[in-house]
Amino acid sequence: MTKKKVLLTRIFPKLATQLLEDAGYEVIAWDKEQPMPYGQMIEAAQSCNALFCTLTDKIDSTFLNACSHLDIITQYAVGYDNIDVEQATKLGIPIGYAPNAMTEATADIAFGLMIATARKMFFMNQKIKNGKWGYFDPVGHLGLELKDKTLGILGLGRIGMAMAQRCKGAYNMEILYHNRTANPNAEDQIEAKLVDFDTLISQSDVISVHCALTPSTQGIFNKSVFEKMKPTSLFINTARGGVHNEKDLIDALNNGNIWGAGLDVTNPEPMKPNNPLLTMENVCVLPHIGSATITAREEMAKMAATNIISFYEKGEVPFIVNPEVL
Ligand SMILES: NC(=O)C1=CN([C@@H]2O[C@H](COP(=O)(O)OP(=O)(O)OC[C@H]3O[C@@H](n4cnc5c(N)ncnc54)[C@H](OP(=O)(O)O)[C@@H]3O)[C@@H](O)[C@H]2O)C=CC1
Ligand SMILES: O=CC(=O)O
Repeated sequence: MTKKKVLLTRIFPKLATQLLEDAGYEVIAWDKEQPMPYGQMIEAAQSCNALFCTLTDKIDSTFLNACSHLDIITQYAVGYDNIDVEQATKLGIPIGYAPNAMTEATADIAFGLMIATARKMFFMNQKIKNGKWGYFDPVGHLGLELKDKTLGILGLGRIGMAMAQRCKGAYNMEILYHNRTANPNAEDQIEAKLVDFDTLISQSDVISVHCALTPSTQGIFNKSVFEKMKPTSLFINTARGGVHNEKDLIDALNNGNIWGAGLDVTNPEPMKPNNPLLTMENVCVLPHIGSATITAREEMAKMAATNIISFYEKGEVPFIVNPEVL
């Protein structure tokens, strides 16, 4: 019997290839550090049965129509805003993903960025590297304290909850959140309060973004929103760069509408090295490393590979975005 072929679009953890090969699949893997070019991805997918991809791959309707023969697509990530799920569903292609594998890892980055921004850590480190560490300054380098402050979460799901738990436990923060549906578990466990979006942005000392990027969250943090935030507030985004408008964020920081920003995600990615955010005192930027721990990446590989194996062996996709296709 001929082996089913799986196209891997990036260099993924070896565990993914190992699991697939052990289960009898042939793996066709892109072996360069940069993402596989779109045209080459379509071409290579023609001779494959399944696709193992990630957030840097544009799986839009053109791709899907050109690759409608694919039996399954599995995403090595929890966010899947790079995939046109509606079109995949129309074509009957199941979309697997990897929820929860990186919840703790990403919450650590959000929590770390919050503290780093409050204390200008990245900028201060850069000062040392630039030979600008003068004497101990009795009145300079002042940051903010976080104890007893109010945390506002946009998107209190898996990662938002893990961030809220850290902030509650470490700093006794009051937790406000805005979701489309209530999260009773968070209300019980950490006394989180569901509020409308305007209350969230105007009453929080720290806003942390943890919702998916969708048409309704695209650019939601814009000029008028930053203007309603506290001048002493921090804006933390570890979700997707498209949720904030970068020019409006820069203006808000320059105008003093908000105090600082910590970003693990930008728009576009990668951020250009001459981006003004990189030289601002109260800004900390990381290159989308939320899920970058050994544990999280191995688990993501395992979940994404299991989606394919389980689909062919049992007709089930354990972690699926569009279950209606099965
Ligand atoms: N920086 C990184 O490396 C990583 C980034 N991410 C990003 O984090 C996101 C969240 O992941 P995860 O916590 O696992 O996802 P979840 O689905 O568990 O949580 C997302 C939450 O957002 C809420 N939400 C969705 N749409 C809206 C909206 N329009 N307004 C308000 N709330 C909304 C949802 O609640 P409701 O449906 O009730 O509105 C839900 O509670 C991912 O989609 C991904 O983009 C994830 C992993 C790593
Ligand atoms: O950004 C990472 C993800 O898993 O989504």
